[in-house]
Amino acid sequence: MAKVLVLYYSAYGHIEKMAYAVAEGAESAGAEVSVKRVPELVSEEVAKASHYKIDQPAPVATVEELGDYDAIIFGAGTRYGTVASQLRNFIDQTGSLWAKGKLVGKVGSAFTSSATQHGGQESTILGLIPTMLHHGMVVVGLPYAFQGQMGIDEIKGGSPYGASTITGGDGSRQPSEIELDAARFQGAHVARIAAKLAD
Ligand SMILES: Cc1cc2nc3c(=O)[nH]c(=O)nc-3n(C[C@H](O)[C@H](O)[C@H](O)COP(=O)(O)O)c2cc1C
Repeated sequence: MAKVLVLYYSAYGHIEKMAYAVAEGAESAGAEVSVKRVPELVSEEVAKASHYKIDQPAPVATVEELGDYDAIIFGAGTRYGTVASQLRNFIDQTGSLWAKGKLVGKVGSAFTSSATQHGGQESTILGLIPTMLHHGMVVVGLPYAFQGQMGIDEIKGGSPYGASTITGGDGSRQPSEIELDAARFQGAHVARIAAKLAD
């Protein structure tokens, strides 16, 4: 049974919702799944003033534990076309794992969200791929086998690089059913590949 970590940062709860859908998918494929988040970097005062979703039950991960999983699925929203600094900051503390090759051969994957449809979803996920490769991870995306990313009948996130959701400029749009399906598919896909690699 593959051990999968869904590691996320979410200021407003969209990525949090997507993270649990990713976890559901991984569990459905037989993985043992943990959902954890990275520490917040802004002060409580700023978080409250910015209406962050402060009540998030997922425990905060430690850098050291990353080596304990067969797969890590990273999730964070777009910030000016790239990944939120809270996740980046956490990843930037993984030097000791890199030095020991602790993540070599493990599966890496990513999902994201942005306010606007073309506001940087692809660039955010693609920006995480070099990091996964530096760690020797086997990068897995969201293949077109997930047919939900085809078609132009509705506005939706999701690309071959990973699942995503569009929040709208004021953050009022929640992940749609098709976006949650994409997240579940990605979780299951990662879990299956991780199980094969862990054999
Ligand atoms: C400082 C900042 C920069 C942002 N930059 C972008 C951006 O470049 N493109 C975009 O579409 N949305 C941008 N957003 C919106 C976030 O991507 C959006 O709030 C986030 O994906 C919501 O996910 P969450 O609810 O999990 O925090 C930005 C938000 C903030 C606070």
